Formats: sequence, structure tokens, C-alpha cells
Amino acid sequence: MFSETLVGVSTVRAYGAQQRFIEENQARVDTNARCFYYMYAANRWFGVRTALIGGTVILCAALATVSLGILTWTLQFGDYLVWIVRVQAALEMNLNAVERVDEYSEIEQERPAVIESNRPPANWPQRGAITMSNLEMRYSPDQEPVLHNVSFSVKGGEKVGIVGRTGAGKSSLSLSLFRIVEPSNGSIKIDGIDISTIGLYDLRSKITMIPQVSFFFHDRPVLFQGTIRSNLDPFEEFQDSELWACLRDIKFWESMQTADTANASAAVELSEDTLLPTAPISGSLEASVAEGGTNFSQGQRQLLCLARAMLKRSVLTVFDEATASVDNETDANIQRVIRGPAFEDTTLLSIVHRLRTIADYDKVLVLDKGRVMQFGTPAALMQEDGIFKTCIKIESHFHNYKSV
Ligand SMILES: Nc1ncnc2c1ncn2[C@@H]1O[C@H](COP(=O)(O)OP(=O)(O)OP(=O)(O)O)[C@@H](O)[C@H]1O
Repeated sequence: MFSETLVGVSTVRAYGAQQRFIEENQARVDTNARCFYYMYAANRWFGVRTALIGGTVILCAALATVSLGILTWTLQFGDYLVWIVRVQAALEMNLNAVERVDEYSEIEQERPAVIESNRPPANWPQRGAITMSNLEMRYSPDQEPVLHNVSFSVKGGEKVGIVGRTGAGKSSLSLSLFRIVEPSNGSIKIDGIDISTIGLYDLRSKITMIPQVSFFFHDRPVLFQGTIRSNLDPFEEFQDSELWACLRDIKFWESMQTADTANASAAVELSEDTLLPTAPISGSLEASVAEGGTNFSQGQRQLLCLARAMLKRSVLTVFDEATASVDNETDANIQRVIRGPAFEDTTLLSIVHRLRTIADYDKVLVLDKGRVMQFGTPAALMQEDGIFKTCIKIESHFHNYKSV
């Protein structure tokens, strides 16, 4: 509760609920302390009892066997008794840790990171063509499938928008692509290679995910404590100039200047690059990033993920478009970048939440209840009577309504 309160402290303050949270926190600390109090009290109680037993043994021994010379030993008997029982209790408590490790060791493991006998070529995937055939996926063997017979093909370099209502299976589809959840049936081929036959490292290192950065960052820890540099380039593979070019391209520093984040200004520091004539607005690659990127707005977090994807230059990128949490300007900026030269040759699977951006995609995949309902160019789908056309109509109506 304490750590969750820290994360949501701005919300707590916004609702003026500080006192309630302080009281609840204190109540929980009391509950926690009570357990220790009982433990210490029980220990004392036990100490008195064992001292009595020890004393009785000493008395008996003294009366009966003074002449046998064991009195010195019996004097220490009570202490040993207490010590043995306390050590036994501590051992029992500490063995909980061993029990937990044992539990973890029995958790089902992911498939191997590398399968030596079947490694894809170093330059795989070259084009990023995807073929899904009768893909079926379920989150656990005892649950119903959430994707049923999903089949479609995407050519290398195509930009595909995936649409569907909440729970339609859009995220599940992207999880299958990364084999976060293994398909229960069917196959996914990327440039002709069945991804289930290769190691997970070989697969995941070749494709990129730009996740939706939700407010509850614990769900998706996309940024890590460190600096902008360590987040963009954790393995120190790129020159500063490349990172700078990328951040300028996505207009990251501009977003820092206009953003309404509490400590955004703290992250903008002067750097040597301010001296460069090409730097219209500057920041620092050493600006700190808090765990989960909480010192950045959600739009900025997604921009940083976008920059990371641009640097990686993957042939295949999955992009989970941010929802209402990103302002129109940042959204337009993100849309400009993913349609720009940096992603020109990339196959892009984009989970689309706002249909007004859909017209620019090469293809649209409409999912409903885990099934492919429509697949084709946006123009072709507008000719069909189906979910897509209905949704476009509803959204444009809503948009007009908002404009009015
Ligand atoms: N971890 C999980 N365990 C079991 N079922 C899940 C899990 N995650 C999602 N589901 C189920 O899978 C189905 C598809 O969910 P999914 O998250 O893929 O939908 P989505 O289209 O991405 O929705 P949204 O637009 O709300 O993100 C839903 O019925 C959901 O209840």
C-alpha cells in the first residue's frame, strides 16, 4: 500500500484524501507491528516457562546429585533450552524463503532463448513479411481460446492497422508475435521462418515493440531508472550524435518544453549540444529518468520508446498506439514519425485506437471476439458493409459532435 500510494500521490492530493491515506497507512503499520509485538510477548512468556523448567531441573539435580558433580552442567540447561527452541522457530521462519525459491524453480519456463540447431540467418528478417495461418491462442490450457483461426498475410514494409473493440484480441495477437504466450494451434511465419521453431532471443531481438504507456506503469515498465541515454541505448552501441538526431527528429525536447509535467524542467539541462547551430531546443542525454519513467508524461514516454525503436531499426515493429492519454499535438507528432523515413522500410503492425489515423495505413485488420472479420485496404473496407465502415461512421459523427 505504501509504494502504491507513492505512485499515486498526485491523485491522492488531487482528491484531498491525504488524511484518509495517512490513517489507513498507520492502521496497516499497527497491524504489522502487532504481529511482532505478539511474537516478542510469546517469546518472553516462553522464556519464563523454560527458566522455570530449567530451575526445577537444577533443583532436582542439586538435591539428588551434588555429589556426582553435574551441577555445573545443569546450571546452563535452562539457557540451552531457550536457545534451542528459538533457533528452531527462526529456522522454521527462514525456511519460508527456501520454500519460495523452490516454488519459483517449479514455475513453467519459457522455451530456450537460442536453439543452436535452428538459428535464423543473421540478417533475418530481411523484408518483414508476416504470414499467420489458423492461429489459435489461449492464455492457459483450461481456458477458451482468445484468438480463433486468425489467418492473414502482410508484405514486407507494409503498414497495417489492427482495429477492434475492447477485448477483440489485438494485444493477444501482438503477444503471439513475440511468443509471450505460445499459440495453441496454427503458425506465424516471418520471412518464411516459422517463429515457433527458433529460440526466443533470436525472435525477440529482431522485432520491436512500442508499447502503450499506461498510467499504471507497473503494468508496462517500459522505461527504467537511469538517464535518457541509458534508456535509449542500454548497451552503448550508438554515438551521442545518433541519439541526438533521433530525439530531435521526434521533437522530444520541444515536448519537454511545452509539457505540463511536474519536473520536466528538471530534466532539461544545458549541454554541449546547445552550442551546435542545429540544436533549436536542447536538453541533456544525462537527464534522469525515474523508475517506470514517472517523471515524464505518457506522451513523452512513448516518444522515448519510439526513439528506441528508431535506433534499433527493426524490420518489424509492433506499435500499440496511445489512447486518450496523449494530447493531439504529441499524437500527430508520433503519427508523423512512424510514417516518416525512419520507418519507411519497416513492417508496422499498429494497434489503432483512433480510427481517424487509419486512412494512411496500407491494410487494416478488423478483429472481433478473437476472429478476423475484415482484412484489406482502408478504401476497400469502406466499400464493404461491415464493422469497419460502421466504426468510421460512428467516430466521424462523434468527431463532428465534439467540434460543434
Ligand atoms: N492474461 C490473460 N489471461 C486470460 N485472459 C486474458 C488475458 N489477457 C487478456 N485476456 C482475454 O483475452 C481477450 C482478448 O484480450 P486483448 O487484451 O487481446 O484484447 P484487446 O483487443 O487488446 O483489448 P484492448 O483494446 O482493451 O486492449 C479478452 O477476452 C480478455 O479477457
